[in-house]
Amino acid sequence: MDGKVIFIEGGVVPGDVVDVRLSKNKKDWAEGKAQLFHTYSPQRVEPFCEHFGLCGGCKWQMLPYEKQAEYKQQQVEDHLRRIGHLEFPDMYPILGASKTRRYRNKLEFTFSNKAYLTDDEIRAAGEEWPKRNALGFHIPRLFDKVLDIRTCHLQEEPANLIKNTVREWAEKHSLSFYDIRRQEGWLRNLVLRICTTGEVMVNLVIHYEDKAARIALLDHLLATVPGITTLLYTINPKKNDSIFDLEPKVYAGKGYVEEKLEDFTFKIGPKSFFQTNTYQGEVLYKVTRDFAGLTGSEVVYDLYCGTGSIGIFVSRQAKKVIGIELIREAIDDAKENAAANAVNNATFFAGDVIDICDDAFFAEHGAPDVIITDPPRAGMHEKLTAKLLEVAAPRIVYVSCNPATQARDLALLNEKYTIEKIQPVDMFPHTHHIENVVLLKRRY
Ligand SMILES: C[S@@+](CC[C@H](N)C(=O)[O-])C[C@H]1O[C@@H](n2cnc3c(N)ncnc32)[C@H](O)[C@@H]1O
Repeated sequence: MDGKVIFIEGGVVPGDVVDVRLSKNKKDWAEGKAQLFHTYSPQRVEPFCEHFGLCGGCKWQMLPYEKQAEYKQQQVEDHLRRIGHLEFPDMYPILGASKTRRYRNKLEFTFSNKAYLTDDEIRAAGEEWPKRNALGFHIPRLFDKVLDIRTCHLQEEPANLIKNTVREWAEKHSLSFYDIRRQEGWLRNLVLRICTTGEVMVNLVIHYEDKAARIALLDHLLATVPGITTLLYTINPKKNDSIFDLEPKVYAGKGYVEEKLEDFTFKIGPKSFFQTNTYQGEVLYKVTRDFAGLTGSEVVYDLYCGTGSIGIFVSRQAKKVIGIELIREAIDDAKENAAANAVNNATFFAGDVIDICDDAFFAEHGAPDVIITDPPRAGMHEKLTAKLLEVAAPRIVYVSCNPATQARDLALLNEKYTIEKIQPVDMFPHTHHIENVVLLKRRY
């Protein structure tokens, strides 16, 4: 097994001695699940959350934060070497989070009439199939089971107060929690946005309209929890949980919240995308702007621009910014955000980057001096990588939430580009997720 990478599920940390059942065993890597721990690593620390082990969030909390950061840094380096087979300069040390708990501005809780119960809880209930309500998070890989969350450490208060107030009211008044398998029940989701500006948005998603019950619950919430600046509800009669094709209705407040990155203000509605960790989002964008090396005369393309936040963030240092994004609503938000921040040199286009980025588009908007690309986890489509090689901008800043696909794409771009700088940023403490920013310079 020397030198072979094994991906192990089941909360294993370096230094643990554990039996692993392999589910895949390839030449260079294997995959498996922890079976029996013989000894625990001395690196382990006491988890801070009562839901640790069952909840899918904060899975790395048994490691000290400095160790988590070290492993993330190592992971980026491994991917660049093993997947990309790349040569690169020393990476900058990972930018760890100053706030390692309560760092998310958005959380979505799910109502379910099927709480996930441990064996002990089932035994204690004394019934064969005990049924309980839950308001919490889905158990990984069990689509119809939800872990009832009492206290979550991912978001600032009043997150727990709001969740527990809604739950207690619902139980007291026998309101029905959704049954995911049967697709029945009234209460479906509770989506919270708590911003660094202090604004709080709550969106209660229900299966169908029950005006009296809805008003009673929402009024109770407003009366019990101070500081809710916007309260909405959304009726979702569909099978899936997505609200993107639905119309949230404003019950109280202005219908959106505002978040700040440096002195830029972003309007966030119930359907808007925004970086979930505002604190580290700002750090990430500063690195991106710094790597772009702008002097005020550059044409910058912001590919996969979402609601335009990177483009807007770098706009004062650029001659002009062109943002491209698949989701039309995100582009509408980008335009609105640019206008609200008096950014007049940014233009945004809705569509697939592969379709939009053709020769005519670049001819019309100008040859890029810098391309910033921030694709989803799957990375860039091969066609786009090929196009970027053809367009050959002097600099590319590649922002990635998945260093494995980033390494694959960098290997392709390596045909014309050299890696100049690498900066990992930790956006999600206590998880395996890692964001990585790479500056590429054209060789010729
Ligand atoms: C990682 S997010 C980046 C968002 C943005 N840069 C930010 O910092 O908020 C990736 C974005 O790519 C968009 N996207 C995915 N596939 C796309 C495609 N083929 N063409 C254009 N945009 C796409 C997604 O909708 C999403 O907004």
